[in-house]
Amino acid sequence: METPAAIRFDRLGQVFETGSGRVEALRNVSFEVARHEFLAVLGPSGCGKSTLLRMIAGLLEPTSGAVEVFGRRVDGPREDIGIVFQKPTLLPWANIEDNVMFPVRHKRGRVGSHDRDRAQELLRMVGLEGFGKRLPDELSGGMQQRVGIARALHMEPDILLMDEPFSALDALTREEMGFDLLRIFGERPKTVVFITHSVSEAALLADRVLVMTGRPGSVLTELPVPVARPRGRETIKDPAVTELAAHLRDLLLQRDAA
Ligand SMILES: Nc1ncnc2c1ncn2[C@@H]1O[C@H](COP(=O)(O)OP(=O)(O)OP(=O)(O)O)[C@@H](O)[C@H]1O
Repeated sequence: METPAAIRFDRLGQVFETGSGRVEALRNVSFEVARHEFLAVLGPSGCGKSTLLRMIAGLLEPTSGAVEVFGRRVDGPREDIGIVFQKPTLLPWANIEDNVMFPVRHKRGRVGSHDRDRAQELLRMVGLEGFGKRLPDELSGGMQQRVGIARALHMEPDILLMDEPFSALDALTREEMGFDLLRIFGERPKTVVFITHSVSEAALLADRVLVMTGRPGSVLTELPVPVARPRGRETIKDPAVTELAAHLRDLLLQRDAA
């Protein structure tokens, strides 16, 4: 039997009824994400990218069509999916280690030594070894975002959804975080859906880039990133990456002009 895709959108649509009228956010969106594929999603502001993520996570029901995760229709929030938002919203009174373990504690009511060991291992992996007993306020924005990534990975999700995770960071930190992600997913492959407004970030990180039209959002095109892994710092200068980034920029600018 054929292995099901990690994520499948089938003629998905989303319409919001609001006090000021009807907003059609997404129309007829169909695409698949393979297991352990890194998909970047680009598109104009308001084209429904975050809405797509909420539907994968089961936080929002489609008004038409369906979303499937590993061959099963999504009909509610799922624990095998981790989410990283633009801001990590850490608990200010809990130390970093407890923040990382929070979802597990919330689910089971307690944490064990295995959970603590895994939290420490993940903190090492995201470059925060030795910071476990600090409070969030003592960490920079980039470090806090790393905690958010460790927290999302602590539940060992099969799928990680990342909604503009680096957009609140300065340009250099943002670039460093990109290289960190390449290393992290090199160590621990995951199925990732990564929303970004940065064409170069998409071209550096993803296996494939999905470009969406303006609202109502639908698939404009999808482009593979023709660069082998492992990737690293030098990849950012790879002509295949810079050419793809330029092409993506043109596509988005043409859409804006239209
Ligand atoms: N709960 C809601 N109720 C009403 N309208 C909504 C709701 N959620 C999203 N929308 C509308 O749906 C459209 C898509 O929103 P969404 O946040 O998914 O876009 P986006 O592509 O992620 O935007 P951005 O790039 O600016 O973050 C927008 O017009 C937004 O105002």
